[in-house]
Amino acid sequence: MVLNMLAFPSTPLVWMPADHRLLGDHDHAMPFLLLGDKYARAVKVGAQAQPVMFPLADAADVPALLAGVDGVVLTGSPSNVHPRHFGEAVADPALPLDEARDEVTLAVVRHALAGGIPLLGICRGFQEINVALGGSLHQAVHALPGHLDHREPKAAPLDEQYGPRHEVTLQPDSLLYRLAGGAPTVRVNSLHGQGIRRLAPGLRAVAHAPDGLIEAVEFDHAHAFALAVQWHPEWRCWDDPLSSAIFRAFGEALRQRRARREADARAFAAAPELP
Ligand SMILES: N[C@@H](CCC(=O)NCCCC(=O)O)C(=O)O
Repeated sequence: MVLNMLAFPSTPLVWMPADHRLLGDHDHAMPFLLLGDKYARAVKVGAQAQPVMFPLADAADVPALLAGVDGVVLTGSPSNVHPRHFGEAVADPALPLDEARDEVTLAVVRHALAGGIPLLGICRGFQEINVALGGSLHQAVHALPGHLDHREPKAAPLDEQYGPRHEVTLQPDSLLYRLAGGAPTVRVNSLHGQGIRRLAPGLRAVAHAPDGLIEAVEFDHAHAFALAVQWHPEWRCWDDPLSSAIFRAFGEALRQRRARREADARAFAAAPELP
């Protein structure tokens, strides 16, 4: 009984990946494992769940670690997915990469979707889901003829960087459309240089920017909540109706999985021991 209580704390657990970054001055930079406050806060407040991290996990650890959580949020990050994962060389060596994160998150996507574990992808996380399932990315959307510059004004205050930047058109038969209360379009923020080029098999584009760029995807054969967006609903999610609805729906999916995990553990504990 004590073990059960420990294994099932009252709030669902959400795995959030670590970013690998060097921090400190030039002579004393040290490796750190990081999670952005705004992502953790959105999970805590918007989904009523507890963020957890598994620092230094590798791809082989993923199935066992997923068995102990109720969902996954793949966060945004300044770093890019290494283009070797979609058969390309790095176009701009000045941009940051995080191959240690790629190793874990690409495995997490495949196992989470196969196992019906609720999955929410945001910005880099959205791109990771597409790459993990066999899609590819534009490495510089702003360099494509006829496309918007989707990058944030880096010198502006944060409120402006995360302010609404362009419209997206929603696919009427999608979860996202329902979460938006049936609105055909919504305005979203935009803080990315890369974007989906070839959509992975099994994913469905459910939102598009005015330049045609895919802005949200759902999984065709989802056994649970599976949504990813190129924008940032985590930014003060409690102030925006669609962002709140996304995290609330994710939270409901987490509680359903948690109830199932708990029932399975009780059934296992009640089963007679084999002679
Ligand atoms: N580097 C990729 C992904 C963009 C992204 O996730 N941005 C987030 C910035 C920081 C944050 O808010 O967490 C790209 O440029 O497309």
